[in-house]
Amino acid sequence: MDANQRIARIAAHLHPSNVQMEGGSVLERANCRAKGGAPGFKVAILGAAGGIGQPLAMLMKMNPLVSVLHLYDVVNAPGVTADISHMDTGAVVRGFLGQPQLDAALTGMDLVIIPAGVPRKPGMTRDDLFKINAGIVKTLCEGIARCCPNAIVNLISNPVNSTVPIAAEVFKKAGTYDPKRLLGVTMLDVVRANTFVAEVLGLDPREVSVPVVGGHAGVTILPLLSQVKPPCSFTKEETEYLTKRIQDGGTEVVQAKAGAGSATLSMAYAAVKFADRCLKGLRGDADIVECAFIESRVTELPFFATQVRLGRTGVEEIYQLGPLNEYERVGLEEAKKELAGSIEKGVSFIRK
Ligand SMILES: NC(=O)c1ccc[n+]([C@@H]2O[C@H](COP(=O)([O-])OP(=O)(O)OC[C@H]3O[C@@H](n4cnc5c(N)ncnc54)[C@H](O)[C@@H]3O)[C@@H](O)[C@H]2O)c1
Ligand SMILES: O=C(O)C[C@H](O)C(=O)O
Repeated sequence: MDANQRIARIAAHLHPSNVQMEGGSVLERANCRAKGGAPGFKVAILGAAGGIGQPLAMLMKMNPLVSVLHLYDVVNAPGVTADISHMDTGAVVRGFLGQPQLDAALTGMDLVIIPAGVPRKPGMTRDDLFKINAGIVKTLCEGIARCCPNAIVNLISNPVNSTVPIAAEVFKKAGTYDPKRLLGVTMLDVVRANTFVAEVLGLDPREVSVPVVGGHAGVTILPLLSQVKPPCSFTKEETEYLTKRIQDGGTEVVQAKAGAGSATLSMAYAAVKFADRCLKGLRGDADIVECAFIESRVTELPFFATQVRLGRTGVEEIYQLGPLNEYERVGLEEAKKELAGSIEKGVSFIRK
């Protein structure tokens, strides 16, 4: 082949319509020497071309526990896939575009992370996203039930307090529901709580651990400041400031972005931190404890976020709330009132 033919061949491969959803190179994938099944987990990201999805895909590609990374979206999946696939890390990346490719994206996955859906603009509550995101989550979870019913699901799409019950109902309807495998991601609340508490205490946030329970919206986000590690105490003013700042962390970002969306980078960081813990649990590591919004009997509500122990089968132990102070007891009652309605809204969206 002469130089011109080689250039023409390369150009043909670089034409957008030819972007290899499974990589993109001069050689066809079929002509490459096979790497052989690398050990590791297969992870799908649904909504991979979005504000969270892109940095999340990048960070998951860097995770040594991941051997295969499937990137699914209804737009721009080929571009994001081509881009991420050039990173010289172990995971093999494949892209999937649009509903007809959903099943292929999901088949064989161990972990599915869902950041698909619309984000808030200033003045909106997370519940205002229900109308659009409920249907998106329903469709994606129907795909999971069909194609990877044993996968662990990390649900990020808002309103989490309703989308997790929606997912549970979809899985129940399909006969695949395992509450141990469905986790609403509240890790960003914990990440924020660790950061803000560390600021007040003058510590490195990596040394601070704050349990955040309840749910993921406004007053349902309940940081347990009496249980911070390392043990410490706060004044009334500090407690009120920290609780409000943690509860309003999402709104703080929405307002700062002024119409350009909500938290994406800190969320991708939190999602990867959480997904990594889920994968370590699946691998059989001991003592993997994180907060998540899950089916629970810790309160009278059917779903509640608390600390859970993650293992080979997903959520293997759900921890009780532990001793609460008076401020937290009042907060808990407020949180439960709002959560009850959000959970019911999600359940009846599928049952209606
Ligand atoms: N749980 C949390 O702590 C947390 C934190 C931040 C954001 N969120 C939520 O995450 C969601 C995504 O936020 P974002 O900033 O990435 O939004 P975004 O609009 O930037 O990205 C969303 C992506 O989802 C895709 N999408 C839409 N419908 C889809 C479908 N049917 N199937 C697959 N993909 C689909 C879009 O094409 C887009 O690429 C929002 O609902 C937001 O509120 C949750
Ligand atoms: O606030 C939002 O709408 C996004 C997310 O839930 C967050 O907490 O940042």
